[in-house]
Amino acid sequence: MTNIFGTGASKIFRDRSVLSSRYMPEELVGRDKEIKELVEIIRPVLHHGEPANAIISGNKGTGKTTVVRYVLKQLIENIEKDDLNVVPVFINCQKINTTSRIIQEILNKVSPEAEVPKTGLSMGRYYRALWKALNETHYTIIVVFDEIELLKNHTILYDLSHAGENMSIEDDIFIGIIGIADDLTFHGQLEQSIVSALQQKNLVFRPYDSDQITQILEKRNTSAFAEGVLNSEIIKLCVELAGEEGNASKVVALLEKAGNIADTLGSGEITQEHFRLANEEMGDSELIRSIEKLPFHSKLVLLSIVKLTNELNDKVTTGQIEALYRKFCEETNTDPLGRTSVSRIVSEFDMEGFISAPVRSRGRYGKTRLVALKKSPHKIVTALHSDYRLNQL
Ligand SMILES: Nc1ncnc2c1ncn2[C@@H]1O[C@H](COP(=O)(O)OP(=O)(O)OP(=O)(O)O)[C@@H](O)[C@H]1O
Repeated sequence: MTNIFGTGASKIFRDRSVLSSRYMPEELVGRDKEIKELVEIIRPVLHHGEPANAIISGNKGTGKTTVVRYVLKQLIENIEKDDLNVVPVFINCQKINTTSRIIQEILNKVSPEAEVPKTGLSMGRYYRALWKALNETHYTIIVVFDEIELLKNHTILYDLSHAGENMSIEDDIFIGIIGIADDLTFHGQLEQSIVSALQQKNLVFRPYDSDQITQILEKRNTSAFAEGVLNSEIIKLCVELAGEEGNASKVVALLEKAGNIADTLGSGEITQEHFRLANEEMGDSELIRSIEKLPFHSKLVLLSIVKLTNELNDKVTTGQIEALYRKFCEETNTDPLGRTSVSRIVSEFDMEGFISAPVRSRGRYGKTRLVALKKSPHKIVTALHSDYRLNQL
């Protein structure tokens, strides 16, 4: 009987793990300066000193997490070689974002045998357990908060950075804090007391330019794909299709998708057509994800735009949109938002690229937007109908 996976051999892939988001490249493209800055922040711990704190911010896919992991990996080599009393702790705030869970995570690394109940203790007791473990082990810790904007309560940043001053931990034990944020304004949103406690260095990662994106892809090419599968011309196309925002994750994901399509079709190489298909698939799933995440009122406004442009086969005005939106609110027993909020939602859709909505003057009748859809109405409606509340409309 033939095996349902086929022969298992691929004409396309040599090593798919190279395209996974967890893959750590041996060399990082275009981030020498940022790596150096981060090394300087951490370096004091090599000689029993106090590390600085840092907030790293930058758009998605600019290598923030990768750079931090890269530097920590090398730090761990030093810790092992020189038997240093230093422990890095990496916390993904998407998964762990409450103070008690964060303290437990640090405790797990510092003193795995300490038995601390997962729930039921007061915050003070969680903290005391942590200070005790640090005083006993004499570990200096470097706590990385990835996606720090998802942290439920910022006071942990204050408490960790003040532990030495309020004498909870001995004066030769240090706690370094590194926050990673997609939101470029995150450090500006921290309360003044926390900024004063952290005295952090703010590092901003710029988007990659198209040469850097090309280099990132070329380095993956040789290890991920069999020889001759992907040529430089096609890499150029990948950069043109997805490289504009300087987001390395997006281009690596597109490369993997195109490879999958070529593999499934039994092709011996990745072609322009495979990239076109991969790009279409990626665009669709991004669009669907962002529509599904919209607040309910925004969904109603978007549905109004789609229905009107479809019925009238023309551009529609904000007034027409608002009238249909109000009707939908009535049908779903929802209190409608006011005119200004509806206009704000329409202009957000314009910024997101769902619609084009230039403002037009109507003389003495004021101004309106002339709204046209920029995405397939069919795909938008399908995404909207995944919300059962809109099914009846
Ligand atoms: N300088 C680089 N050289 C090689 N690969 C890189 C580089 N920067 C990023 N990458 C790759 O791009 C992908 C995204 O990187 P990373 O997750 O570090 O970005 P990020 O800025 O933390 O983004 P996000 O905010 O979405 O987590 C990873 O697959 C990573 O390996």
